[in-house]
Formats: sequence, C-alpha cells, structure tokens
Amino acid sequence: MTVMVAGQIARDLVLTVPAVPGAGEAADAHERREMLGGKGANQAVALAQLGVPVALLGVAGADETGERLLNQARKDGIDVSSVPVRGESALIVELLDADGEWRYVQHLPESSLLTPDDVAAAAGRLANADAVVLQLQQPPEALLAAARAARRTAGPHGDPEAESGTTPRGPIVVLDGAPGDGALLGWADVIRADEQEAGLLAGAEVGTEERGLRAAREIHRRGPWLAALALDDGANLFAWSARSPWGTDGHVVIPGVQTTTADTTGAGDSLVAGLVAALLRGDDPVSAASGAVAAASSTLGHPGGRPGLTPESLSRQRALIDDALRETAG
Ligand SMILES: OC[C@H]1O[C@H](O)[C@H](O)[C@@H]1O
Repeated sequence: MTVMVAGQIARDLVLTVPAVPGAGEAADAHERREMLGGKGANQAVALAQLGVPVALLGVAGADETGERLLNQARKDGIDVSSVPVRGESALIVELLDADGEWRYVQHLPESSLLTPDDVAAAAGRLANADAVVLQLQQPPEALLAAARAARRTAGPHGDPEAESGTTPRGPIVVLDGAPGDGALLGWADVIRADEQEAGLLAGAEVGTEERGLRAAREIHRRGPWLAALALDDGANLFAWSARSPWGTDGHVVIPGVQTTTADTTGAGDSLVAGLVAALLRGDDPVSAASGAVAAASSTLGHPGGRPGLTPESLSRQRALIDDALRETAG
C-alpha cells in the first residue's frame, strides 16, 4: 500500500510573538521553530506517523535548506525518490501571536512549483498508488495532470465509462481545498474544505450542519463521493454518497473536542492524513471520520504545522470524540 502526496515542500519558520507588529514596529519573538513544512510535506509526515507508506512529489530546493528538508523527510520515513531538486527552497514564515492567530509571509520561487513535466515523470507511481493526495498550493495544470495520471484508467466523474463500475478506478484521489477549476473537482473522490472553501464550492455560506449538508450534496453532484467540511462551531461534517465504498448516502458530525489550541496550522493536513489512513484501512464511516478528527486535534496543541501524531495523542483524542458522540446520541 502506498500513498502519493503531490504538494508543497517548504521550510517553515514559526516565530511566536506576543502580538504581531504593526507598520514601523518590531516585535521580539519569544520562540522560534524551524521545520519541514508545506501542506504536501505535512500530510506526508502525518501519513508516515500513522504508519502508512508514503511518497512525496514536490520540489525541493537545490540549496542547503532543500537538502535539510529532504533529509528530514527521509528521517520521517517518507519516500522522496520522485522529488525533483532545483532552484531555491520555498520559505514560509508564520507569525503566531499570543491568541493563537497566525499570519504567513511566504516566498515561493517559481522553480519550487510542480510542473506537468514533473508529474509526467512520476505518472507510473501515481497510477499505482492506493491514494493520491493533492492540495491547492501547486499550479492547477500540475494538479490536473496528477489527477489524470492517477486515474488514467478511468475518466473523471460524470464520464459514463468511469461510472459503469466495470472500469478499473485506480487510486482514491483526495483533494484538500476548493479548486477554482471545476475540472479538478470532477477527478476527485474525496475533498476536504474549511468553511470558507466549502462556501466557495457550494456557492453559498456553509457553517451550520444543514447548510453543510446542502453544500455536500452539491459537491457530490460535481464529483467527490466524500466531503469533509469544517462547520462554524469547530465541528466537522463528513458526508458521503452512495458512490462511496460504504454504498449508501450518509453523514456524521464530529464535534471539536481539543481544549488547548496553540495553533490551528496543520490541523487540516493531519485531518486529511487521518482520513486517508482510515479509508485505506477500510474503516466504517464514523470510525474514519473520528480518526480524521483525532489526527487533526492532535496537531492543535503546538506551534507550527508539523504533525506530532503518536498512538497516545490519537487514542486520547479518540476517547474524547467517542464521549462527545455518545453525548450527542444520548
Ligand atoms: O497547512 C499548513 C501549512 O501551510 C503553509 O503552507 C505552511 O507551510 C504550513 O505548514
């Protein structure tokens, strides 16, 4: 079993400040953390921590930083043999204030972005993976190329041949974010979107369970059979269609349970990884959704997006989620 994550590899520099300085002001950071970052790398790290064999397709800089990032990825157990190395490393500076509010300043050289040629070079690996995970930090043409390469044996949703049930479907394609390009959505099986992104996809505000469900139905109509949408009370809605492996329409809302939030950065990345791991294990929908939220919650307690998923943190969060679900049911 392998998951291919096609996404960004960056050096994340997280500076914890009492307050973000205004124009003409300076702030002393009381903590500084540097780490392998970018949504692609974060998701790959989280998958590796969850015990899922994972390969990364993203660009590493041909500089000292790029070398450090790749070494870290290798130490994390990620296969980086398909990573092109060129140019300057991508750098993302996160300013995290005392309220846990973050601001990013990023320098993403053009050379740090995936091209369709990079994707073509990894086409065989994409097609043979069990899941392909994409985020929107890469150019749309590269993402579309990756989705097409992954599903070369079947067309996008809406293609009668692909929907016939007789065509081999290839890997599960998972998309993190709301693509401006509707074509990309048609190639995805699973989508994760925060509130704002879900609103963009649905063309209407999402926030409550009812509105989220409406958005999910629209999303299912356009392609993905599973939508994981953030609601405005910190809960997550997971809505699946009959085209899902579970074969029925259904949904579950998992309440947000983590009490201490140092930084929300990276929580979505861990959620995606938790969901992919659960889908590949063949979990039932409630268990898959709970596993995804447990992974996300485990990432909230520390500054920066790097996941720190341990069996202990996951089972602590799982127990809280199970309690919350029992409470909702009772
Ligand atoms: O999803 C969080 C990530 O997004 C930003 O790109 C940072 O790299 C951070 O680690």
